[in-house]
Amino acid sequence: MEDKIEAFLDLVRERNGHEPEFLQAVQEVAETVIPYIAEHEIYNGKNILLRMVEPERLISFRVSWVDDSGEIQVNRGYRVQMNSAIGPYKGGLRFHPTVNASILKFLAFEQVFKNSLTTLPMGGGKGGSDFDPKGKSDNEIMRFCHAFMTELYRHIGHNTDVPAGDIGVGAREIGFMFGMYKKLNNTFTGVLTGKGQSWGGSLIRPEATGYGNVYFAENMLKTKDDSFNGKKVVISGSGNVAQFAAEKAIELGATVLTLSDSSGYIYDEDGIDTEKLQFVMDLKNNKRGRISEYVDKYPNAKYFKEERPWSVKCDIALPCATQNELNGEEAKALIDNGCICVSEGANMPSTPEAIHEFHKAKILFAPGKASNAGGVATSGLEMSQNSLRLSWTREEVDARLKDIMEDIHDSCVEYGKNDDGTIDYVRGANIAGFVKVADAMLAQGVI
Ligand SMILES: NC(=O)C1=CN([C@@H]2O[C@H](COP(=O)(O)OP(=O)(O)OC[C@H]3O[C@@H](n4cnc5c(N)ncnc54)[C@H](OP(=O)(O)O)[C@@H]3O)[C@@H](O)[C@H]2O)C=CC1
Ligand SMILES: O=C(O)CCC(=O)C(=O)O
Repeated sequence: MEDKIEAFLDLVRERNGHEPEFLQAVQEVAETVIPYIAEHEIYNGKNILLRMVEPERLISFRVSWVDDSGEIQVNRGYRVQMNSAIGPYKGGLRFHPTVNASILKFLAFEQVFKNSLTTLPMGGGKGGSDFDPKGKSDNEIMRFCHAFMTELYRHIGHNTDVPAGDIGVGAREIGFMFGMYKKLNNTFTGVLTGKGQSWGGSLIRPEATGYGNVYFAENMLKTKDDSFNGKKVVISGSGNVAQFAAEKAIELGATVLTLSDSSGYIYDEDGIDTEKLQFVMDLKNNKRGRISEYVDKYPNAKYFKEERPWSVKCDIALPCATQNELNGEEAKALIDNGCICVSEGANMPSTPEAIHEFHKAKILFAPGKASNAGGVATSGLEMSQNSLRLSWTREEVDARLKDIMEDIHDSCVEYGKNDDGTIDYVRGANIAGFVKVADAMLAQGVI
């Protein structure tokens, strides 16, 4: 079996050798799905996984815009349309200086499996730009978003490809892009999700990824007759996902000890309560400040510059910032400090070495493609509401989100149960996500 996996990975490396993040994501899937394919006659000899690692379309384009000082700036825009076997391409847009084809292909590949797991009819895609929103004025953000959409609009549509937010793209950016799409098409459709409430957005979509991650972790803890109540929780990031993961963990009786950004982390031994979290939300979402400012307001807390929070003693860890932000050594530190559950809010935040440590220690570990799927699932619910031209209540959307996270958990258990009764959520998520897409691809023939 190992030879088979290596032969497959050699082929993928030959074509994508300069794309480390993409290769990392493919390797994890190949190691769990190729043995499954070998045991299931219908998938044999069809090169299904080889087809799945090749984007159906990868669009790259110039984005020219004028900054506040009148200088012309040039960025690169992308959309990776990875797989449309089970529905229109669906996945976020990331604006960050590190964005390149490798990062977007890894994200789009993960999205295919994640969207399949949600049980909703959504294919996988991802896009974005190497544009850095930090330090830009609202007018610069608007001009960039408008310029970005003047090319992207011809490749997307409510039945073709429905982008949303990701790192650096929140409600403000979705608004600017939606405005330009509407102007260029002269149609008001649900072409983007994460929209504002008064113009087609869904209640709970802003909260959904963070809440969904906590719901997923709750389901994992339930298998051990345990819960969030009374637990110490360490969270990385302080953006959309981290904020709402913290909010839900606090609501369930946990003590949240840390939050971070790319400059460092804060540790509040007394716990980040609801009032302190409101301060962080205002700091990050309105003032666009740095997490270090937390200790100016709450001097009992400590700030650790250019460090990550994984050495803080906790029961539960929720990595909610970015890819490869938790390595093997940090995983060992978490385990040595008694951590019993790691649930990924970000996409691929744990390195392969970290995942190996979690599996070796047999602690509960959820891969992002399962545990952060609540965001895109609620985007799917936004698409349904747009098609029906109505809005569901907060309670209704939250109840659907909870059910979806429980279903995803159950699918992981179905495909990931080990002989000793423990659950390999990585294998479970990969195989459950694969089966639905592969069956659709088989039914549709070689296209
Ligand atoms: N938004 C969503 O619905 C979904 C998001 N995700 C994933 O969740 C993660 C967070 O996304 P989201 O909260 O939306 O993004 P935001 O832009 O709202 O927040 C990102 C957070 O991560 C930090 N961060 C970004 N890059 C780095 C880095 N290189 N090192 C350390 N910290 C970093 C940011 O700090 P700083 O401000 O300093 O950059 C910020 O605190 C991403 O992996 C995303 O793909 C997954 C599913 C859905
Ligand atoms: O809501 C969406 O469509 C995208 C969410 C996303 O980008 C993700 O799940 O990583």
